Amino acid sequence: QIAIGVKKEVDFAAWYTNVLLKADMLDYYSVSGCYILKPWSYSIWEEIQEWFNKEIKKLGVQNSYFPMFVSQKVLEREKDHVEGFSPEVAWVTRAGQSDLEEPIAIRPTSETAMYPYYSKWIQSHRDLPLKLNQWNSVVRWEFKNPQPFLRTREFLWQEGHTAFLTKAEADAEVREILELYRQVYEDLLAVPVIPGIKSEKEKFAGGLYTTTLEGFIPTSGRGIQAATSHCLGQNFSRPEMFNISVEDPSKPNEKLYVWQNSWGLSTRTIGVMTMVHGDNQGLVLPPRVASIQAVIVPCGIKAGASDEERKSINDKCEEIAKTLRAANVRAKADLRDIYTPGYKFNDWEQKGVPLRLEIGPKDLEKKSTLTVRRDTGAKAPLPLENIAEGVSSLLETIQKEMFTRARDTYFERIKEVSKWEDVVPTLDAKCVAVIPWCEVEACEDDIKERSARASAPTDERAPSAGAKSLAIPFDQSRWTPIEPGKTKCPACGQDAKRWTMFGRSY
Ligand SMILES: O=C1CCCN[C@@H]1CCCn1cnc2ccccc2c1=O
Repeated sequence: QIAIGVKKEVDFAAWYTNVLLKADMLDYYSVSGCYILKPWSYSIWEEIQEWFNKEIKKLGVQNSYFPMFVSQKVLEREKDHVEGFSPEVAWVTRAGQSDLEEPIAIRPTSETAMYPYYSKWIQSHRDLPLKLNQWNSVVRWEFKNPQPFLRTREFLWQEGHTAFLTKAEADAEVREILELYRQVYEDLLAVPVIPGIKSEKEKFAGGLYTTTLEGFIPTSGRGIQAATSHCLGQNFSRPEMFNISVEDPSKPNEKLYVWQNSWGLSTRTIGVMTMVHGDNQGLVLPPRVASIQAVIVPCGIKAGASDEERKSINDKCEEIAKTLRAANVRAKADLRDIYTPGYKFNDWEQKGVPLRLEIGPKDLEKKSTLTVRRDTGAKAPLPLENIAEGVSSLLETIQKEMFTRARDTYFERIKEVSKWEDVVPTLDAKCVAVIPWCEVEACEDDIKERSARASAPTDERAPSAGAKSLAIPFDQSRWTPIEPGKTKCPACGQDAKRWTMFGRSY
């Protein structure tokens, strides 16, 4: 039976929420646009936190905590940086029965909460580099259709905010962090991403440049911004902004405004993983982040079986679980006697547990178990001898093959396009068009407008239909080399600079 009640390729939005509910990852909440993260999804965020936290501490980043409240005058310090975002800012205007003198913003991001204190704390070049990170939640009161994990009014993330003496140090860290984000996606979540730089139109307006990891959701054919690492340049440290300066060690009596970065990764990670790997049986978890990697299910116990036979099989299941746990495999024996094996199979498949081990009377005799992979459904007997080794290597194989399949799909959907008339058909075929692009901002506006008009109206819940630039991949070697002065931008005919991914996106 279709466990999820609707097929992924038939109604993607309904499939997605059903998968999350049937896997018990979240529950709806009484405030719209907000969701409860239940242990089954929160444990994935914890795995990501644990790994990323260890890595940034190796880079000398320290965790800290700033208040969630930002005063209006500080938040709106620089009009242009906030103006695009101000409709999303949530404000506290009352406490109890009395109105507040001044409305207080709830942080949508923490630059304006933190940087007045960076200015206070950074007085000498010896105070640099300053590298602080926060694990917190932020609020952005979006009005577009909320989607669990992908677009919610409050979400969990980490936000790193660093300050350096030189641009070179800032440039280097931007890429170091982006590389860690790539590992979170590709090594932990088995989700392929393409690192690149954002166009001038798509970058964080308050920054100097934005580097990004571009993910891809094959079912909808849309790109998704998976993580960002911005170089802010001196935009936030200059005198009119937060005035964060030191005496230039190489030019005494001259002020040097610090070079800053800010970088963020959120619980959007969980939504992307669910969409990329999930199938019509429900969630499919990459072993690396699964809180239960292997579930052992007693089978073949006939209704009339003797108590000792039932007990011997249950004991064997528990013993196997213990052996696996001793070898750092997160294993659980499902000995609930109120459910049939078939019910348990479906239950754990919906929760995306990567591996099932079936143990019946015959298995006991043969001292073997039947393994069933969640990602491919493949079944294979495994001797109980050295079971921990066999299970561990099978889990590694699952992790690798989940990534390889997702990466092959992603790359199949990236189409090299050199003629304008092929752009919209490529998007309508749920693909990303990578074009030799001129990088002129007006051309980007034009592409968005022309591609929105030309495309078939997609279902009303889907975000905008126009094509936007997703990223300029750092690795240009996958496509035909652009010949300066010869290769032309298919949209405007001007000289092409770099291959750029265009597509519809979340
Ligand atoms: O991406 C990141 C990574 C983490 C730190 N912040 C940067 C930039 C955030 C850009 N942004 C995004 N939404 C906003 C919403 C309201 C007000 C301000 C903003 C805002 O500045």
